[in-house]
Amino acid sequence: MSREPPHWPKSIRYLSSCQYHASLSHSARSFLQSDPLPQIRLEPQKIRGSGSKIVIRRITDDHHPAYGQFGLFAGQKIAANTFILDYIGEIHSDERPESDYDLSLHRFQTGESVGVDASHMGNEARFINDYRGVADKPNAIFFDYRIANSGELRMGVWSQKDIKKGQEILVSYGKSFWKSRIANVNEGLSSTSVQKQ
Ligand SMILES: C[S@@+](CC[C@H](N)C(=O)[O-])C[C@H]1O[C@@H](n2cnc3c(N)ncnc32)[C@H](O)[C@@H]1O
Repeated sequence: MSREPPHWPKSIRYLSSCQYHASLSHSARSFLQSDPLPQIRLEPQKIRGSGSKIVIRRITDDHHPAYGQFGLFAGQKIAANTFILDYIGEIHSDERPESDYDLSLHRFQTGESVGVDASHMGNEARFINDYRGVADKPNAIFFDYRIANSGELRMGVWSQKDIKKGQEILVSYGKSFWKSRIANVNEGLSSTSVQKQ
């Protein structure tokens, strides 16, 4: 069983690998779990060092737009272009416009659209905030890749520049996340998927 990190909410299931939801078609699931082009597989290097690479923290700065919520911070210096962690959650193809933790993973030509939703289960990556209102630019990016050996399609988080120990890890959710969030609030819903860049 996976060990929950400090500050992990009791209501959320902590996962160390993605769960596949029944909404996925058989063909989608086999495409996601094994790769037709094995030469593009990656084995992300784990950061070496004494401290933990990432830390979940409550945001106590009242100028931060997500004040009172949680964010993900660097527990040690993270060099530019480093794999930080995978975005883990429930891989699904049903519509989840109400989720604030749903990241688009793949869109098939058939129209089937696959997301990774960490609203009810996931890992530390679900706490990564958007850079808007916090910093001039994001310092990390969502980027999909195929893991070595199994060939499973995963959504990774990678640093785009050096991140100092204690700095918040921030990505861009994409303009569409915020546009549709405003539109959905007007229509009585909360948000739509975070887009990978
Ligand atoms: C994937 S969650 C990020 C983790 C969240 N802060 C938490 O504690 O669970 C996305 C939500 O975080 C908040 N958020 C993230 N970045 C933000 C920003 N730059 N400005 C305002 N709210 C933000 C919004 O409520 C958004 O719907």
